[in-house]
Amino acid sequence: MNSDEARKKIIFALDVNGVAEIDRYAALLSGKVGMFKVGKELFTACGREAVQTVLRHGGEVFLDLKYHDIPNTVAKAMVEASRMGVRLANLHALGGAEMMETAANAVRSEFGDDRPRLLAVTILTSSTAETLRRVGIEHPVDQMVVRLARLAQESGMDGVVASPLEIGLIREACGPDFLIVTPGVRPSFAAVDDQKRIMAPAEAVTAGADYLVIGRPIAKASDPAAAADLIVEEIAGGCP
Ligand SMILES: O=c1ccn([C@@H]2O[C@H](COP(=O)(O)O)[C@@H](O)[C@H]2O)c(=O)[nH]1
Repeated sequence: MNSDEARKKIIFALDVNGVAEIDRYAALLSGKVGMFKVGKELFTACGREAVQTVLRHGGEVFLDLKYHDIPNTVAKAMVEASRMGVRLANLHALGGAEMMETAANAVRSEFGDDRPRLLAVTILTSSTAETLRRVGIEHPVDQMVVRLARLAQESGMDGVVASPLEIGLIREACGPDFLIVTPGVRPSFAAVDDQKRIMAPAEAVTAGADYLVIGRPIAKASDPAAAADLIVEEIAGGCP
């Protein structure tokens, strides 16, 4: 894989709380990563301005708000997310088939093909079998992920957010065109932090990830731009 293909796979998690920080990372990382993720911290702090700021810098946005509510509420939130011009947006697959179908239909009927790709979060990369057991889910994590990925696909979602550990099983169940976006990615030089189900970047891409979400390994590095370059090299050098 060449460096440009590797770079486009990286989504930088903009886990910050102000527009000045967006400006700083956009200046450091534009041309070094493929997309910027606006998540709960940044959106709660800055709202739509966060998305508009990334777009103004020429970046593309993954709006990671992981909606989980009654079908009507999620559908309306997804339509508003789509109106902001983001490339990817998501909800929680655990919200169920009716919630996902209602949201997917609402976005498709309002925006047609000119819409964000819709992703369903399966099981968070910070969760383990014990996490599931304590909320009453006795199935193994990988079985739950595949079950939720299938349900998401049947409900009209374009792809899932999942740990890289389950990429193979999801590909087998959902086919080559279903998007797989994987957080829980840790290059050799980075700390694991609170992530539990992790993999190295090149391994995740080789396993079939379409995009890798990477935050702290880049943000916490003394030189974030150099860290992004190292990850690109790791992917380009390690993937056929
Ligand atoms: O299962 C999930 C879903 C979303 N995330 C988000 O991805 C980034 C990961 O950041 P790191 O600093 O690279 O750990 C973060 O914004 C999460 O909210 C996830 O980690 N796992």
